[in-house]
Amino acid sequence: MNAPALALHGTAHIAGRLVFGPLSLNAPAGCWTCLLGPSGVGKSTILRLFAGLGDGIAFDGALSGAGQVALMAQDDLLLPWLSVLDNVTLGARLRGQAVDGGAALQVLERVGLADRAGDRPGDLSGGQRQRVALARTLTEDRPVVLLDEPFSALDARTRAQMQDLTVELLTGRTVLLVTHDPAEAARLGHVLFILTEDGLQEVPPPDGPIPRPVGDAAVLAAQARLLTHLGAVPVAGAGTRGAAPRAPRDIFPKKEPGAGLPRGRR
Ligand SMILES: Nc1ncnc2c1ncn2[C@@H]1O[C@H](COP(=O)(O)OP(=O)(O)OP(=O)(O)O)[C@@H](O)[C@H]1O
Repeated sequence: MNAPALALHGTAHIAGRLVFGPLSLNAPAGCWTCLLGPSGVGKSTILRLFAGLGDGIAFDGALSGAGQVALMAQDDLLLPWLSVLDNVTLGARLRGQAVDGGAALQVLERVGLADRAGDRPGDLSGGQRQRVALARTLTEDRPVVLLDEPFSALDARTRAQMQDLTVELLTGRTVLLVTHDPAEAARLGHVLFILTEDGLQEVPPPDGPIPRPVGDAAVLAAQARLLTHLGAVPVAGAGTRGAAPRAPRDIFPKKEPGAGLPRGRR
C-alpha cells in the first residue's frame, strides 16, 4: 500500500482560545508515530484535523496527507441500534460501497468477538466495545490510520494481543497513535513525540522492529525516558530543594535522528 507521510505546520484555536502552535509535526510514511502528552494539549485536535473533522477548529497553517484516513476516536461511536457486525461494516455502507461481511467477521474473530457479531453494543463491556471499534477501524483498509487511545479500556493481556494484531493488520500504513501509555509508545513507535504547552519534543525510540518485546531492556529504558519527560517520575538527582533539573538533552541518549525507523526510511 502506498501510504503518504503526514505533516502539520500551524496553529489551532478553539472558541478563540489557543490550543497549540505554532507547531510542526511530521509522521513518516508507512511508520507508527506515537504522540503523548498531558490532557488538553491538543492531541485529539491534531487527529481531528488530519481526519477532516476540523469543524469548530480555527486552524491557521498547512496539512498534508490528510485524505483516505480512518479515525478511531476516543469514544467508540458505536450505533446502539445496529448489531456488532453492522457497526463494523458501517463505513462501507455509509460510503455506498459493497459490504464484505466475511472480511468483517474475520477481523471480529481476530479481536475475539466473532461470537458476539449479532449482539447490540449495549450488551458488551467497555473493553469489548473498544475492540469492536478497533475491528471497524481495521476493516476500513485506509492508507492512513489515526488511533486515539485505542487500547485504553483493555486489560494488560488483551492490550498486548490487540497491539500485536493492529501492527500486523496495518503493515505499510501510516499510523498516528495518541496514547497516555509510555510502555505502549516504547513498544509501538518508530517515532515518539511528546506534546506539551511548550511545544513538541521528539524522543529517541528503541531500536528494532515493532511490536517490540515488552520486557526488552531498550524498550524499558525508552519507557523510563518518556515517563521522565512527562514529569511522571522525579529525575535522578533533582530531589534536593534547589537542585537544577536535568535538561532533556541529558536525559535522552544521543542517537542519530530517525534511528528507530525501519531500514530504508532513515
Ligand atoms: N468542542 C470544543 N469546544 C471547546 N473547547 C474544546 C472543544 N474540543 C476541545 N476543546 C479544547 O481544546 C483543547 C484540546 O483538546 P484535545 O481534546 O485536543 O486535548 P487532548 O490533548 O487530546 O486531551 P486528552 O488527553 O484529555 O484527550 C482542550 O483545552 C479542550 O478543552
